[in-house]
Amino acid sequence: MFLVTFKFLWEYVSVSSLTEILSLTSIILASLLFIHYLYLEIKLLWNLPPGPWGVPLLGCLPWMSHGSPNSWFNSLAERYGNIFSLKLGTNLIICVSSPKALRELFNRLDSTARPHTPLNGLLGGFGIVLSEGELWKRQRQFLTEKFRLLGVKLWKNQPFEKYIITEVQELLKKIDNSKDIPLDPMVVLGRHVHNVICELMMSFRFEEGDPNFALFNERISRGMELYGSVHVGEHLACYLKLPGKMAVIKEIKKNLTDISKFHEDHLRARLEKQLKSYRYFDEDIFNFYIKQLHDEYPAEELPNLLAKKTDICTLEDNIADDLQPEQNPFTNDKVKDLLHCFLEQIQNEKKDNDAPSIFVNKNKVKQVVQVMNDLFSAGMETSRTSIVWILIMMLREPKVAEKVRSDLAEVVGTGELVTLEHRLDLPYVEAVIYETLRRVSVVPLGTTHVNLNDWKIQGFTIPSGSSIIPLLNKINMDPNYFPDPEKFLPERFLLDGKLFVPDYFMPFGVGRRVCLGEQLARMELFLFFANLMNYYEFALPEGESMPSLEGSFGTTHAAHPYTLVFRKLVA
Ligand code: HEM
Repeated sequence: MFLVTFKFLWEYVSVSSLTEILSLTSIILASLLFIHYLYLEIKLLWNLPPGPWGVPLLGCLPWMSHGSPNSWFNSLAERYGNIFSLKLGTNLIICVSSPKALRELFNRLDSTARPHTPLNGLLGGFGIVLSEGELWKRQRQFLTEKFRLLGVKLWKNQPFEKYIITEVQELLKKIDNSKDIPLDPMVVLGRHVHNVICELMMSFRFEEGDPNFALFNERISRGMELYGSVHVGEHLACYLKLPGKMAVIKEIKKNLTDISKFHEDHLRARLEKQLKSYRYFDEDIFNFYIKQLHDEYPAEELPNLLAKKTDICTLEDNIADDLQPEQNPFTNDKVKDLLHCFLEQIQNEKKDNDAPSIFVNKNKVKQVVQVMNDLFSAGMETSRTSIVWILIMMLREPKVAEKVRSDLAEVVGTGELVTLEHRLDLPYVEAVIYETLRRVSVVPLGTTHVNLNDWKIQGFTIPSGSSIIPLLNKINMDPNYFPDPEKFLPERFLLDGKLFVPDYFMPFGVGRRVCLGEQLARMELFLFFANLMNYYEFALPEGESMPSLEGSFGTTHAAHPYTLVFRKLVA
């Protein structure tokens, strides 16, 4: 057919009319393609959840508020409903404030990707919070299992409880020594909440006055500040190329390296301690791992090292024959902390080559260090901020505080240590914790998920690759779920005298990527809060005004700084 047409054109049509036909055909083809494109776009728009229009390339960025988009998203949800869409830069954003829809979507395995934004890219896909696919799946399984093994459970007499209790007792001592001097809860709590995660990860705690702690803390807060100042770049890559912003990115990278260095030093010390028990401690190989972290190792050195031994695991071959099993750190089954679990895992994988690796061909040291970074960033600020908010609630709601103290007096005895053994007999205390998490929404926008396939929900299409933001704060303040949402009513979380958590309440997220540290956070909140209430009365210093419930919105919703004067209940 094509040949016949061509022969006809060749024989009967002159050259000039041939050119005309060709240009006509290309115009028709281009128009058809354009119409097809428009049709697809319109179809997409028709099936997309409703939402505001944006301008080309920038989308709705020009209308986005400068601080956190939280209240802006909430007002859009009022207008467009509990699933709406908008463009930010070139990213398609879907905001969901229907608990039922969120549960349905986030339970799907194809909901577990994360946005590939320039800032997320700085972490190279390592760790747990921003990793994806097979690496995330295996790390998540591994960490969930090890959290349990280490006794991070809400029941009584679990091994990990004692570490939190140690920090609670240290905190109480510090408050006792403060002698009526007003204390900023955010500051006094800092080292103790931090130490809980340090113990879990590497059996380590910072002592009072340790300059490294101040430095480390400073780096974390600076990191958050820096991220906040360039967050528009998440949606508009060229924004980060602006001269001022490039300097910020450079500082973010330096900051990340400093934080990693802190963990890497611990990894190094632990490795050194463990490997020193081997007869042939190989300094080169050890240094290779450490240098590799910063891509400092000259590539040409690699083959030499590979020819030697490039994996710490292979050092097992060097174990002295006369080493007793209990001296071998990798076969010693007394599990101490996550670092121990990781090193043991690396060793086991080496022994069994066929078993699938939890590291999925990723650099093991980078992965372990990033998991440590992630657990700090995900677990420290959230827990500390929550406790700070609960104390504010106790100032604002004296009747609730009174009931908490009388329950504690009855179940535990005023001035006695509260432990997890008492938890089930103190449902009102836990209800107060939940009501605070609801009223202030510590993580107001959860964490963004990305869908790997097209989804249909409520008759809408959510195209694959969309960034899905759970509007947890909107749900928490929705009167359909929580009547009189402005009021602080712990009773919402009680049913027949027991703690009751409705399935539309999701302060720790929902679905496959639900908070990994939920149990740990609940242990911490209960033990810190209940003990502070059972040992002290506290009040604002004279003349200070009541802290507002409108804090500052970043990844977390943090209270503005305030101070408290503590008075011991039992002398
Ligand atoms: C009151 C305290 C806390 C709150 C309100 C909170 C809340 C959340 C939320 C909303 C998410 C996002 C879930 C999602 O992606 O859908 C999350 C994820 C996460 N949280 Fe928490 N969290 C708290 C404490 C902790 C603690 C103490 C740890 C660990 C030590 C922790 C570790 C994590 C991790 C690792 C993730 C990412 C999980 C993944 O991507 O698979 N969190 N958390």
